[in-house]
Amino acid sequence: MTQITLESVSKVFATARKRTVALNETSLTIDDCETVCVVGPSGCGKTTMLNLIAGFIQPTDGSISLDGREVTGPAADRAVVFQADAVFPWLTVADNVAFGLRMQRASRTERAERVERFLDLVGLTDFAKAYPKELSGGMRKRVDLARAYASGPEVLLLDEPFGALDLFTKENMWTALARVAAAEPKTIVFVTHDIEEALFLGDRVIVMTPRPARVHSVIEVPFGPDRTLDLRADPKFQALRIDIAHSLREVHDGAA
Ligand SMILES: Nc1ncnc2c1ncn2[C@@H]1O[C@H](COP(=O)(O)OP(=O)(O)OP(=O)(O)O)[C@@H](O)[C@H]1O
Repeated sequence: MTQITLESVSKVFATARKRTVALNETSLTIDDCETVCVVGPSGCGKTTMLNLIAGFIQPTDGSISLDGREVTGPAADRAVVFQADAVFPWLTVADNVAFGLRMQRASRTERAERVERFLDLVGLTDFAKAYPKELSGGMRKRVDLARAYASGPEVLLLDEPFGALDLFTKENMWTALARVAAAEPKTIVFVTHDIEEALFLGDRVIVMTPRPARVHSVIEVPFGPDRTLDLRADPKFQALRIDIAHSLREVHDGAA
């Protein structure tokens, strides 16, 4: 149960040859158990923002806090899912999902319970003993998701997790994530290039400006928690999709 606060956060990457301002005085509050989807032009600083919240890198200026506790590095209260699979090929599906729990020295019973629960939620119960090489790309993504949830973080950070999947598999992942998120609410920050994905999964969609990124606009998504893929045919969904596409076009053209 965690609120994320970014207060005037800037990030500058400086090398001997180049200085890149990736994030510029960005302020944002993400409420407890809210899903915020972040869209913006390529290279604007979305991953940088996620890495800052994860604690993988430190802000140059400003601060990031979780319920008032300043983020100073990575910790078990935040789990990250990337586009690339992070499954360990030498572990079974069940052992992959149990990995974080094992690191936390959870008891055998707790591990078994949580692995069973999350494999069920992502629809992989029958594959508990399989190895990753026996799975499709979408199934490996389900393992990533189950593992992230099973370790019990307060915050889930997802960086284009479904970006490499085909449309059909991606849509299945949306419903899988929505199912897990409903069963175990978390504060979620989801970076994507896909406007429909952002609208289907988000409570709010944040449109970032081109680099250096700032918040350009915030779109409240007016749909309830029980979303089905049919929602995409809803005129309100389509109107919002067009609004966000316009905002992205605007920021893109503004930068050109
Ligand atoms: N470690 C680093 N060192 C130097 N520059 C970096 C580093 N990480 C990111 N950058 C630069 O910061 C800027 C923002 O990168 P970032 O990956 O956050 O963008 P993004 O919005 O996630 O891009 P995309 O949508 O294409 O994934 C880019 O210009 C990138 O080259």
